[in-house]
Amino acid sequence: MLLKLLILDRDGVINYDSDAYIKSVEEWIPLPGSIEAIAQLSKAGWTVAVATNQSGIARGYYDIATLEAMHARLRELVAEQGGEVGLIVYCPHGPDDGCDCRKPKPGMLKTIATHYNVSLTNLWFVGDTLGDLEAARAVDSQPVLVKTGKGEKTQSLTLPAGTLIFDDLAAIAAELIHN
Ligand SMILES: O=P(O)(O)OC[C@@H](O)[C@H]1O[C@@H](OP(=O)(O)O)[C@@H](O)[C@@H](O)[C@@H]1O
Ligand SMILES: [Mg+2]
Ligand SMILES: [Zn+2]
Repeated sequence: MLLKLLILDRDGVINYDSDAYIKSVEEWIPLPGSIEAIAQLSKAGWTVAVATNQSGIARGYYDIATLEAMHARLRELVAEQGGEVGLIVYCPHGPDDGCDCRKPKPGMLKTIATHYNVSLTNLWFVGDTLGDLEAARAVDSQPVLVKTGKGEKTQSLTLPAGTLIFDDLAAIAAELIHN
């Protein structure tokens, strides 16, 4: 049976984003309906993974322990709704570190797809920035833009061919669960 895998960007898709970075668990606040959407997808048989740039680590704004605490909180909230979160992969590097994992590079998408032994082709990756969409396009995955976070601004840019656009994660869950 083919695994139903969905990969999500974090900031601006699952939780509110900030130009000042999300630097603590207290600043990590789920967007309306996002926890419920992940739980519903999970309960409908989807594996929901996360691929997130976290240059705030390289910049010294917060540490790995704080980042892991945010992700523990995400897992706890989804579990309270009867769902679960799959693999969470993050890039802790800065823009000038030349790593292979920072979006728009597709390294994190490759890591997740390999972990679950799923093809990257047409695999939905949901993000709010152009870098997210370019990472998807780079490995022939399906770029999906949400209008939350930086998504409204991103929508005014030239998007990769075939980008799908949804209002928010709840709309994506409704689409995937009911179609
Ligand atoms: O959206 P994801 O990938 O989950 O995470 C984005 C964050 O790591 C931060 O990424 C930064 O970009 P730079 O890393 O400074 O270019 C800025 O856009 C921040 O506003 C944002 O909070
Ligand atoms: Mg984002
Ligand atoms: Zn990296």
